[in-house]
Amino acid sequence: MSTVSTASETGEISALAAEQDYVSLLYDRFDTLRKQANQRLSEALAQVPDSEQGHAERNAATRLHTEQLAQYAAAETGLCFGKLEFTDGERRYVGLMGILDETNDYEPLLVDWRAPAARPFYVATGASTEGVRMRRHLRIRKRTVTGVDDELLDLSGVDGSDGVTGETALLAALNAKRTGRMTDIVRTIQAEQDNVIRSALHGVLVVQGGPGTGKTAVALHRAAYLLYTHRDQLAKRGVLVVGPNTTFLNYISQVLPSLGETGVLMATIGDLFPDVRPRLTEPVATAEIKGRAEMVEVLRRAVADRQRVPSEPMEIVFERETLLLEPAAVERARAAARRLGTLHNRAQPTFATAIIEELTRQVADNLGADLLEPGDFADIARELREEPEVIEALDWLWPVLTPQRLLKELYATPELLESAFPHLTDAERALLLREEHYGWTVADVPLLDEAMELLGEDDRMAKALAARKRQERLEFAEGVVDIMRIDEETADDDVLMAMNMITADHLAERHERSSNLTTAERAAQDRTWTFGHVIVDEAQELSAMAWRLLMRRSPSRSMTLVGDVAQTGDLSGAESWEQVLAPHVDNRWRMEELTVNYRTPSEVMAVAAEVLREFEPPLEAPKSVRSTGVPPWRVEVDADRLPARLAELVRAELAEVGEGTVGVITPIALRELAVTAEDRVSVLTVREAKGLEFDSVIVVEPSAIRAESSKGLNDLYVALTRATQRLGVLHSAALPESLATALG
Ligand SMILES: Nc1ncnc2c1ncn2[C@@H]1O[C@H](COP(=O)(O)OP(=O)(O)OP(=O)(O)O)[C@@H](O)[C@H]1O
Repeated sequence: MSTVSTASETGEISALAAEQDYVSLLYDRFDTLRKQANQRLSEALAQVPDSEQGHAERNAATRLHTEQLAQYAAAETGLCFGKLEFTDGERRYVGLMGILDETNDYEPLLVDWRAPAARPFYVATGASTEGVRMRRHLRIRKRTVTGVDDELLDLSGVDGSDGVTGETALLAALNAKRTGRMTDIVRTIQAEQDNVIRSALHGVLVVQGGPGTGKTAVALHRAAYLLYTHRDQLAKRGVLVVGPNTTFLNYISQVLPSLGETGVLMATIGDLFPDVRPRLTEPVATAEIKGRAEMVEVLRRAVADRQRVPSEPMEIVFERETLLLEPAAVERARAAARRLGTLHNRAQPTFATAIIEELTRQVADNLGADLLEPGDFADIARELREEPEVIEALDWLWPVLTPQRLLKELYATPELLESAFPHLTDAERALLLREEHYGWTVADVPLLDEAMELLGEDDRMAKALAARKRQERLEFAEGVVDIMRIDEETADDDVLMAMNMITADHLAERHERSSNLTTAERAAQDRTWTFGHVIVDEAQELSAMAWRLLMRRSPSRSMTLVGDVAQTGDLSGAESWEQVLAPHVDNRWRMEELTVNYRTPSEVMAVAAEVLREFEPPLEAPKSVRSTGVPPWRVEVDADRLPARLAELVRAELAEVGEGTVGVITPIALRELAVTAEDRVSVLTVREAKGLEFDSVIVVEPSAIRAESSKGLNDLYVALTRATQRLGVLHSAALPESLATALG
C-alpha cells in the first residue's frame, strides 16, 4: 500500500472539528433543499387542473418532487462520506448527492458520487494519483463526524501491491456483521469495480468475476450511475434488473433505494410474462429440455399442429341438414390462411371465412341457390358462424390460441407432444407430460413468451378486455357524479359550474389518461415493453430460451450481464459467454473481469479454490482481500446422528457470530432434515443460496451436493464461497477428493 495514516491523535481532533463545521454546513443546505421540495410537492398536490395539459403537468411535478424527497430521505444517512485534497490546493467533498452553493456562483459544495468529478475518489492510487494529494474517508453518525481515515497519495509513484483503496474503511465494511440484506458500497468502491460501474451505456457488457468479487454490488451501482448520467434516455424506458429468485431480489432490494433510486423494475425471469405467476417446481431434467434453443422449432411445430386437416370428411348438422367438410376443402382454406404469412391468430379469420363460405355454399345448394337473394347468403353465413357445431369444428381445425392454451394442451396430450418433439425419446417426452389444470413453472415463462411471438396477440380478447375495463371506469365515474349530485345543495356556485360540465364519460376518460403509474409499474404490466437498459445478475444461469425473452425486452442491446461461468448450476446454463451471446450479438460485446474477492476470507477461499481446480482449471479463483486467521473446520458423524450434530453446530456458530447470520447449505434431499426455528439461521439448497452470504456457513454432506447434479462440483464451489467469516463442513459420507485434501 502507498497509503500512510496521517491522523495523530491531536491532528485527528482538529481535523474532526474542521470537518464537522463543513458537514454541518452541508446539512443546513440539505435541510433547506428538502423543505423546498416538500413545499413544492404540497403546492403541486393542491392544484386543481382544469385542462388535460394541466393534469399532465401536475402529475409530472408530483412525481418529480416525490422522487426528490425519496432521494433526500436516502441521503440523510451518509450524505457526505469522502473528501479529496488535490496537490494544487483544491478540495472536493463526495457524497450521495450533489449540492451547490447558491451564495457563491453555484460552486459545488458536495459532488455526487456518480459525477465525473468524484471519480478520483475511487480510482486514484499512489502510482496514478490523478492530482490527488490526500483521500479522506469521513465516518459520520447522525450528522456528527466521529472519525476520519486518511491516505496520502503523492508519495512520488510508490505503487500499492494489492491495489486496494481506502483500506481502513473497506476492511471495516467487509468485517461488519451481515443483516440478511445487502448494503450499498458507495463509500468504498474499488478501482476495477468503478471501471465497470462507469462503463458506457451502449452495447453488451459482460462482467465476469469469481465469488464475492462484488458483481451484484457493482451491477446495482451501475444502475444508479446510468440513471444519473443518462436520466433523460432511461427514465422513459426504464431499467430492468433480473435476479435468480425472489429471495435474492429481497436480499438486494434495499441497495437502490439507499442510493436514492426507486424507478427500477426488479424481476426474476418468472415475473416477465404478465398474468402468469409460476409457483410450481419441476425436475431439473424437464427444465433443461424447456430451456433448449431447439424449443423455438418445437413451438413452431406445435402451432402448425393446431392447423388441422381431418383425415375423413367432417359432418356438421345445421338446421337438420348434414353438411360435409371435405379434407380437400379444409386443405384449401388452410393454404389460403398460411399464404398470408402472418401469425396464427391473425390468420384465423381468413381460415374461418373460407370454411364458412364452403358451408354456406352447401346450405345454399340444398335450398336451391338460384332461389336465393344476395342478402340471404350473408344471413346463412351469420347463422353458420353462431352455430355451436360450426364453432366447435373451427376450434378443432384452427383454434384461436393463447400461449397458455397452446402449452397446456401440448403438455397434456401425448400425440401433440410426440409430433412437436419427434427427436426426443419416450422417456424424455414423459418428463414433459402433465395434466391440463397444472400451474406454471419458471421454465414455462420463456416458452409462453416465445409462443406469443408465434401466435400473435388475440386482438378480440384484448379489445373485449379494454371494453370491460372502460365500462368499469364508466360505472365508477357515474358513481362519482351521483355523489356530487347528492352534495349539490351544499356545493357553492363554482363547484356547480364545474360539475355541470363534467359527465361520467368525461370523468372515465380523464381517469384513463391521467393514470399515475411509474415507468417501472407500466413496464411490469406490458409484455411488449422494451427497456432502456437491462441488467442481469447470475447471468450464467439463464437458458437459451430465457435469453431470447430478455433480448426481446432489449432491442437496443444495451445490457450489463454479470456472472461467473464457474458457478453455473442450472443444467441449461452457460458454459461460456461466447456460447450465450453468439446467437444474439455475434461477437459485438465487451468483457470486464473482477479479480478480488471482498466476501470470503483467504482461509475459506483456499478450500474453495481447491474444489475449483478439480473442475475448471483454466479459471483462477479470485484473490481474497483479507484473512481472519480462522481455519475452516470439518466434523464427521454417522448418518443417523447428522441432524442432532447439526443442531449443536448451528448453536455453536451462532455464539461465534454474535449478532451475525448463519447459513446451512444442504443437498436437496437433506433440506427437510435441517429445519431450524432460529431467527438468524437460514437453511437453503445451493440454488436458493446463490448470490447470498452469511457470516458463518455450514455445508452439509458435500458428496451428496456433488452427486445431485452433473454440475455438482460447481454447486459445491458456490456453497463454500457464501461465508464472510467462518466455514464448516459436516458430513457422514466420504468427502469429494479436492475438499478432503483442502480440509486435511
Ligand atoms: N468495494 C466494496 N466495498 C465494500 N464491500 C464490498 C465491495 N465490493 C464488494 N463488497 C461486498 O462483498 C460482498 C460480495 O459482493 P457481491 O455479493 O456483490 O459479490 P458477487 O460477485 O455477486 O458474488 P457471487 O458471485 O458469489 O454471488 C458483499 O457483501 C459486498 O457488499
